Amino acid sequence: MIAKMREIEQVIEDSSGRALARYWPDWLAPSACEALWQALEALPWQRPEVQVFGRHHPIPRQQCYLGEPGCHYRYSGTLLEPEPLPPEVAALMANLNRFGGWGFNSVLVNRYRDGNDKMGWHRDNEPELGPSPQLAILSLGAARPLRLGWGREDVVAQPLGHGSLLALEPGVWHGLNPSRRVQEARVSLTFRAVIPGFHCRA
Ligand SMILES: O=C(O)CCC(=O)C(=O)O
Ligand SMILES: [Fe+2]
Repeated sequence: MIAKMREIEQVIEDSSGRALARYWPDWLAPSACEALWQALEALPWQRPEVQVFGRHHPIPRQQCYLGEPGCHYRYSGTLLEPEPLPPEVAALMANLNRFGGWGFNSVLVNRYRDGNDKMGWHRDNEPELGPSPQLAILSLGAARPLRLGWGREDVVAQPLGHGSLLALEPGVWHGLNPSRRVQEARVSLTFRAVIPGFHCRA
């Protein structure tokens, strides 16, 4: 049953037919989603400050960076030291790597408390991700549309449902707009393959 659900793959394309991402709507079984949600509740959630137009603001969501030792990640001017991977997340990462042939060793977990929380338009192209960054997003909770595009002019909004998996094409732009109607939380686990020791020794 689960294996069959996982096979359903959709390619998300922009209007010119260029691939943006691959999407599996029901990648993780509901019982596994529930167990993962419970495990993530205990994370030390943070709202670090970032500088926007010269002023410091806490990020408009909560986050926690998890990973193997030495997989530090620099993002918006802050060096994130990985928290140890809880067993549930380590097992999920191993399953993902088997499933997609990826080399994920870290994950930025984002928690959007309600529809006011958001993420700006960006692409994950930090040097510690290498020349062709791999990124896959596992979504839990409220379904929110992720906006995807190779530029601002041609943007596709892909709803990311509970238990879904989205593998981004390397270098694609994306962001999550606020949606006032959403009252429930959404958690996204954005798996990354960081070059170990790029910023700090293991
Ligand atoms: O929450 C999402 O789906 C996107 C998160 C994201 O883009 C990131 O963590 O880099
Ligand atoms: Fe991202």
